[in-house]
Amino acid sequence: MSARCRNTLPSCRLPPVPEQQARGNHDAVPGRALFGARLRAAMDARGPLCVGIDPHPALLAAWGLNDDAAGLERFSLTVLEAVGEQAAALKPQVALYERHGSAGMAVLEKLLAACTGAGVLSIADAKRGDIGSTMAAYADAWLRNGSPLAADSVTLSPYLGFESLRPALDLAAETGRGVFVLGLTSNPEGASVQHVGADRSVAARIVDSAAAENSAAGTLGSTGLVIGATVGTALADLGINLAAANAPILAPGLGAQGATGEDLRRTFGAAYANVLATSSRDILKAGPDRASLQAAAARTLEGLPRA
Ligand SMILES: O=C(O)c1cc(=O)[nH]c(=O)n1[C@@H]1O[C@H](COP(=O)(O)O)[C@@H](O)[C@H]1O
Repeated sequence: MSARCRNTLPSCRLPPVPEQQARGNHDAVPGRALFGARLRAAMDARGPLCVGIDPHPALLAAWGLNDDAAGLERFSLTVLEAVGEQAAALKPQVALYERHGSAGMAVLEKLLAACTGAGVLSIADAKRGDIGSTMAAYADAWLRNGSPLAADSVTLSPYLGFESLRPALDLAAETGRGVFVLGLTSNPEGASVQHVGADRSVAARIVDSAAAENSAAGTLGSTGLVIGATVGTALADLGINLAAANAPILAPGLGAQGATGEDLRRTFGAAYANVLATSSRDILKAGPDRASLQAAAARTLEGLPRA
């Protein structure tokens, strides 16, 4: 594969990323297509699978790696090297890098640069959300050309109000990147906030706001939504027409949280064509052997019904 990484560990066969790429300048590509169009093309070419890179301490141990930055780097780059050509996107879970402090964040920078080098879209799962002026700094970190942490897209939390995300929405539009805004999350506690609302639920309002952002987009907008694969009948119960949002839908919950490909089809109905199914632990537990990781990703992909 054409992937590039800066890993110097013996198991990584990827060539080094030039220093300029590692700093993030790799992403300043003039005339690059918008994120929604790039994701659509990737899903059409590879299928709708996103592999989550969640280097939990227990997984590091199971892979025979230390719970430190070197272990994190080996884990991350092994996943990229194994499934970087199978997946439409890779989604590193930022919390699991952050818990290693600056050394962990440096590994995340390398991974994001290596994803770009390998030609696979990245989704930084940071779930950021703050008041507008602080949000501008988060946007700068994840979505600005030349930022060391620039990713193709980032997950955002809208619970300070959808409009508080404006700096990120605007910067993503400017730099051809994307966002995934939490709508209906996969965890059971989410309903206590997301299902409430006198005439229209919080989740439905978030979907309406994303739809407005995507109204002028062509095939697929760049303001995505996170809707868990585990939400059952919540979309219908809350009167949400997800297909009308023209949004990429990041759907976590496959495998480790119990959802199946058939659940996805049933849950998303007419919006299923826009669903990017994401699975982390269920695939990662097959490592560190690359062929086993590839087989697990292929099995997951085969379990996803055709749109
Ligand atoms: O934004 C996410 O990706 C996300 C949203 C959500 O509603 N539920 C959810 O599980 N996630 C993330 O998706 C990943 C799920 O991991 P697995 O359960 O191991 O597949 C974790 O990184 C979660 O933080």
